[in-house]
Amino acid sequence: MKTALTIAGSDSGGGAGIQADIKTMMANGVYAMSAITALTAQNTTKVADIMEVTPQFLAEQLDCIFTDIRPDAVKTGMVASAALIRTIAGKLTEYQAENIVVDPVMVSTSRARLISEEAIETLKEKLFPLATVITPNIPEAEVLADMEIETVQDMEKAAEVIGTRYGCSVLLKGGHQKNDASDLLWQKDKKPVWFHGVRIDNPNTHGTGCTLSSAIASNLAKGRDLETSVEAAKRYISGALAAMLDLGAGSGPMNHGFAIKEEW
Ligand SMILES: Nc1ncnc2c1ncn2[C@@H]1O[C@H](COP(=O)(O)OP(=O)(O)O)[C@@H](O)[C@H]1O
Ligand SMILES: Cc1ncc(COP(=O)(O)OP(=O)(O)O)c(N)n1
Repeated sequence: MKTALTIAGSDSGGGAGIQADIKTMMANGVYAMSAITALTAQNTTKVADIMEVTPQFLAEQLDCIFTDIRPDAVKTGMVASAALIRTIAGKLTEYQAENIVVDPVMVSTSRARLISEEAIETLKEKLFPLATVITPNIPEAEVLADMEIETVQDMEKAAEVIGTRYGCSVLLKGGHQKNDASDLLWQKDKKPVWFHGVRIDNPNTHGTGCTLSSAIASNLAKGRDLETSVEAAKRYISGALAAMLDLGAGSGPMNHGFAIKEEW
């Protein structure tokens, strides 16, 4: 069986973070492992508190994982501090990890800040160069490209700026667009590829970014190329959103149980 690792924060509400990642990896037919960067006291309306693990404890989790069951793919999510990012980059390099999807999580749907300014710089410097692909949403891409993104043309420009500046492939997610929900894959020396998605009229989008990046990692773990992995992941997230689960008082989680099953 193929294996995938999520390095991310725990969401006590179960909609995003480690919990969304594990549900997604299971539904996509890979064995899921986790290294936790922080605990969040969180629900569909707020992030009430955050407790980070120490860099030493994160390193111990990664040592235990990589010296026993080697992951075929790795996804990183919420990593709030520069010290933790340096630890992750060091361990991924030491163990020569492959198929790395970096989701540069900055702010939650409930508008809580999930990363420090200093840590954004460390992400760019240490983690992006190791990534098979990074998956910013539009607000994150605006920070990374230093530009405003309003139109489809802006998305194309921003993806190119980010990919060229940080030397990595970029999937710029369009969930925050006004009309459709189409994502753009930029890869060096290749024609950019659009993954078109109709906007599903569902206010419950908590954890969509975590879910998409974990689905991409699951498909990479199964040996698919990046483009095919993104295509399958887009199908998965669309299925999970279209299942119209409605839980909690805020922006609720998606239904992983109803999402299409990929073959193992
Ligand atoms: N209402 C929606 N309908 C269809 N797809 C959506 C919707 N909202 C988000 N998505 C998709 O979910 C994925 C995550 O995108 P996005 O919401 O932009 O990321 P994040 O959760 O990091 O803010 C993307 O594939 C995006 O196109
Ligand atoms: C612990 C934790 N990690 C990540 C997020 C943000 O989730 P994401 O899927 O990137 O974004 P939203 O769709 O929830 O905006 C989180 N809230 N908690």
